[in-house]
Amino acid sequence: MSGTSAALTPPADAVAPVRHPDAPPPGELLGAHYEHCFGCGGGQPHGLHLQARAGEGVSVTAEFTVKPAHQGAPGLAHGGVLATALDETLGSLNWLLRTIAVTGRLETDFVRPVPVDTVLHLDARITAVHGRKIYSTATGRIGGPEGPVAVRADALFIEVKVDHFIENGRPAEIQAAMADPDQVKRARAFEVNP
Ligand SMILES: CCCCCCCCCCCC(=O)SCCNC(=O)CCNC(=O)[C@H](O)C(C)(C)COP(=O)(O)OP(=O)(O)OC[C@H]1O[C@@H](n2cnc3c(N)ncnc32)[C@H](O)[C@@H]1OP(=O)(O)O
Repeated sequence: MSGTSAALTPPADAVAPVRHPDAPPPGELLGAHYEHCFGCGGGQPHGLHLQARAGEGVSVTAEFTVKPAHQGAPGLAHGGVLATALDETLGSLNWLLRTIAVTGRLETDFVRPVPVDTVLHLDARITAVHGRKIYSTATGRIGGPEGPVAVRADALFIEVKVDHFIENGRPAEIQAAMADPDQVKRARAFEVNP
């Protein structure tokens, strides 16, 4: 049983996504957007350590190895962890548009159980853009990049300004992030390429 709600169906006047001219070329790793991100940051010991790689068009791929710390049922990945892997992979797509966006809605189908030590092969793409709304879709396959689908998701990301994080984040982390030259570089890149 699966389906996509009306909120995740792009309206008739939505447009195709346009890859930013400065987007990383296909095959290049995007890198973590934040060192302490649970999805992609290297500074989170139990994080997912997802490394998204630019694909053709406005698409990315990523691999996530399910670790014992990610269990829900004995020996199986927790569904929320799998949803996080999908969310993070989908979120990384916005870097190809050079748009800052946050997840507004994420709908996930869990199709097959995913055992510990399994590599989940993630593949995501933006399907349409309508104003601040970015529509995207992703699959996670097991047994190889062409293996059976274990999870899939459709999402709606909403474009925000850098102020979204500055106004809502905890001051200690905001100040540390702003002091990090890499983070500042990325924020500036967004600001000069709105
Ligand atoms: C420096 C680098 C950092 C880079 C940082 C990258 C981080 C990536 C991390 C992975 C991704 C995440 O987990 S992000 C974290 C999880 N997400 C969040 O925390 C978001 C929390 N929610 C919010 O802050 C807010 O609700 C927003 C920003 C999403 C929307 O608020 P808003 O800006 O006031 O906009 P609003 O008018 O409400 O909505 C705009 C349009 O979107 C539609 N819309 C809004 N939400 C929904 C929804 N859930 N389902 C359907 N439609 C929705 C509205 O109907 C409207 O359509 P119309 O009337 O225009 O037609």
